[in-house]
Amino acid sequence: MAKVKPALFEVLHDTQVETVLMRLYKAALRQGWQMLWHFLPKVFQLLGKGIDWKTEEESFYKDKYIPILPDQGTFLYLQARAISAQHILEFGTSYGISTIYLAKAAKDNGGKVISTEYLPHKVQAARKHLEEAGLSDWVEILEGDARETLKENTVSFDMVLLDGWPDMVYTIFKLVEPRLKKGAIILVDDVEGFRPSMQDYLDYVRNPVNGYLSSTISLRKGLEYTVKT
Ligand SMILES: C[S@@+](CC[C@H](N)C(=O)[O-])C[C@H]1O[C@@H](n2cnc3c(N)ncnc32)[C@H](O)[C@@H]1O
Repeated sequence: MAKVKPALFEVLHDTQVETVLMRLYKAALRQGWQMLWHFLPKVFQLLGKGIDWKTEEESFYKDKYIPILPDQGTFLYLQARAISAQHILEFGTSYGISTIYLAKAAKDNGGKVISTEYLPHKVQAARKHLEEAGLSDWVEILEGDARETLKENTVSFDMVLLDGWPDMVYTIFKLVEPRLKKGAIILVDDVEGFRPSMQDYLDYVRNPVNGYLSSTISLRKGLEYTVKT
């Protein structure tokens, strides 16, 4: 993302939300050099078979935004509006950027988002950002490890964004699978960048006997788009 421009958020038609997104993306952009240095030695892996998450140091990411970018956010928002999603689940809130797009769609659809994050300082910041965007009423952030917090939740979902650590995508998916509505859309970011860690998930959703249709959309480093049939 070279520059943060208001035109990136035009589809949302909400200046309060746009102002917060602008500020958060600018803050994320300031981490660009650290991200670049981190990934530079892995550039061939990233462009080739992808990085195995096991080789990543989680501590590096504790203060990183690592957000979906505005074109992806726009896609999420439009998608949620297209299916009039009422119940949206997100794995991986971070500082709340993707959550803001989903919450705006939930507000416009008359629905609700459940998001999950285990780092308390990120939960606190995301709640503040959602409040500033005027979207708190449409989001509940479950604080703690999603592998635990989602066990207690009984909502059935129309749309799911799996954007937590790549090696947990399949585990979280299997946890919520019984609660996916027919026609539910499941989106997973970065499937090309972290393919070795998500191969289990991809193998499962791409096997039609399991009841899904799935394909990678070339949006950034691959967005896996899955529909429950
Ligand atoms: C890639 S970031 C999410 C970015 C966010 N969706 C956005 O676009 O702004 C992944 C986040 O998932 C969180 N996470 C990873 N594993 C988790 C788990 N088991 N339970 C809850 N949160 C988790 C991390 O702390 C991190 O903040």
